[in-house]
Amino acid sequence: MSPETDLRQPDAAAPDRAVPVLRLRDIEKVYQTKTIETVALNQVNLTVNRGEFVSIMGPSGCGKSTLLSLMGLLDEPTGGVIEVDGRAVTSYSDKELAGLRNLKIGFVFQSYHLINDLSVVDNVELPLLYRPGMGGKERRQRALAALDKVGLNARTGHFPAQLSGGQRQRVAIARALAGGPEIILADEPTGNLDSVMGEEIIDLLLELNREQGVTIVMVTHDLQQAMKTQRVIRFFDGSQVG
Ligand SMILES: Nc1ncnc2c1ncn2[C@@H]1O[C@H](COP(=O)(O)OP(=O)(O)OP(=O)(O)O)[C@@H](O)[C@H]1O
Repeated sequence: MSPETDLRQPDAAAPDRAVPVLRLRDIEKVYQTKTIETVALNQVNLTVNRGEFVSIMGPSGCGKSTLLSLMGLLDEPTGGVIEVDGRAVTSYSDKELAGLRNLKIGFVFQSYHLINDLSVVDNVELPLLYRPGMGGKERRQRALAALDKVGLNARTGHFPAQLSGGQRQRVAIARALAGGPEIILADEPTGNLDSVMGEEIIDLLLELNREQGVTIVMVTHDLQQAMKTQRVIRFFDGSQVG
């Protein structure tokens, strides 16, 4: 593989497991509506180190998706501090948060979130449109390299509707990978898939973690899947219980 198509971070080949990439300190998230206040997360302290593959488990409503959206800088906590690469992001503007997110974090969702009117390769290129200074040629090269990594180089011109669920999730993973993220946040990535396709997706994530050094945080309801990862963090009622 040529250096131009190598999507890894420069130091991803030798991940140092003691280096925190994401740290949540005393995190609290309260959702306030007119009539009801919901404490979704309460005093959460959690560190994810570079190169780790961590699973988040817990019953419905315990705060897993809220946690992932805070880790992904998609939402702000009502209390506490989030650090990315040792730097608190508390004072960052929305624009700075968006820039950091685009550079460092790839997202994979249960329902893929692909755009049906765009081809596979155009879907994968999409987040790269927001990369300052990245030209069309590099975007295409990165998208094709990411699709190659997930085993979809024969499907680049297809549209999402022409793919199986497992293939759509592979496209979503390629889209998350194309920007060379340090972290992939996956919210129930196999939730819409049968067990065979689900296992293929987990194996792909495990391979990306092992061979590319991508740090992964995955929400899952599946204990067997979670047990394949390096660490399982359990939540109950907004707090970490193990
Ligand atoms: N935008 C919101 N406004 C108000 N309450 C919310 C909002 N989002 C989540 N909540 C509440 O916060 C709590 C945690 O929700 P969250 O979606 O994080 O749980 P979860 O563990 O991901 O659940 P599931 O496994 O069912 O997806 C729930 O009580 C939920 O109702």
